[in-house]
Amino acid sequence: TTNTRLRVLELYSGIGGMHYALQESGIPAQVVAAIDVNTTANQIYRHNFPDTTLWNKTIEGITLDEFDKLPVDMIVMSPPCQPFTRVGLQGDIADSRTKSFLHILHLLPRLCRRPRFILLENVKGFEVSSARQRLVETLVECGYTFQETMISPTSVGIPNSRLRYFLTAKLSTANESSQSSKIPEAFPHPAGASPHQHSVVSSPPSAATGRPDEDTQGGHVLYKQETEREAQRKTSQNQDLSVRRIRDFLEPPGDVNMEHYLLPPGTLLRYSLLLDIVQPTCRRSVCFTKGAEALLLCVLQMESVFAGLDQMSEDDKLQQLLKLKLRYFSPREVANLMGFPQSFSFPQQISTKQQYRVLGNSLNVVVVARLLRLLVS
Ligand SMILES: C[S@@+](CC[C@H](N)C(=O)[O-])C[C@H]1O[C@@H](n2cnc3c(N)ncnc32)[C@H](O)[C@@H]1O
Repeated sequence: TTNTRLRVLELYSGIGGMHYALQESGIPAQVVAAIDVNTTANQIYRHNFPDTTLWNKTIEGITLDEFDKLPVDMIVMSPPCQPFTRVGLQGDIADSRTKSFLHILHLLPRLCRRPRFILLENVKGFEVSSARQRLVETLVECGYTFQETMISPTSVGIPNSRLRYFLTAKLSTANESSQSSKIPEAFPHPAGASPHQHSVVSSPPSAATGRPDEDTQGGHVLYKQETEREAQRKTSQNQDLSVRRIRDFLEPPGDVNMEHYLLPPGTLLRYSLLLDIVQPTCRRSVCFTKGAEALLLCVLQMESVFAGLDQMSEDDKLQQLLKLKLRYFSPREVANLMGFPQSFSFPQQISTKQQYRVLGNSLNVVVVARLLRLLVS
């Protein structure tokens, strides 16, 4: 019945990755409010969750009174990550984009009813920020126990690297804190387990005994500007049989016009040696951020195409590269790799570029669903 469902507040809701993760987790829950200032993301959210209350407002503009009127059992949030990304300027709490997060930390101890559960997602780098330090202090002050982890979707068998920081917190009756000094790259143990029991495993058992794929095995030619070490990492990722193949996440051929996603000649010529190319048989892809940097290759004679490329005229080079039929993942394929259900869609007016951008800002639904189950169990 309705009143036994967890009441959830979704902050920085974007396109609703957290909402989908709640659904995927199977936990009886209801998002009582979602909040975001981005109008594009909000259009997409409304399109997919027309019955959810969505506030198109800044979080720092929401008062204690307004939060108290909601009361919620759980807060899920992915604060803006630019202040913490390694490539960014690392403005941390001095960055104005952290203001809203500090506002939440200010309100939490003052709420008339504190949520029992909190889940926060952020980029790698957050764990060493002062924002994280403030968060932890606030949680301890408010009587929460918490666990922190770094997880990539590869650990749930999805061929996409997206190492992210997660913190799950639970309001405890006893006053024990569960702060661990090292952040494990693994799912936390279900409630009750001591943080000291964490074993630091980043991936499921090695598939070294599995038979490597002939077609991804080749690798004699270092046709790209990559180090031997990178090439080896890619090869070993492709041999990890606990991770599914890229082809399981592709749109069925004929469903969409893939010509739309082919790389234009200029891009091919300029970036051919820097592209991260994967094939349908691969078991890896790079992290999607603002654009979809990961590419897909549809033919297999890659080595022969790339051989001697640097000695060719621009024209010949282009002819060779065009043979590869290199294309970008479509937004739907990116969504598939991020664990979004088939029911997720974009409203007509959202451009392809906007679709990539909002997906790049979102999260892996399957990873968060699993964390939510562990938190609530
Ligand atoms: C990392 S994204 C979160 C994405 C979301 N989890 C999803 O699945 O799409 C951060 C979101 O926070 C929003 N945001 C940033 N600052 C905000 C603020 N001060 N108030 C409300 N929303 C904000 C951005 O518009 C962006 O959609």
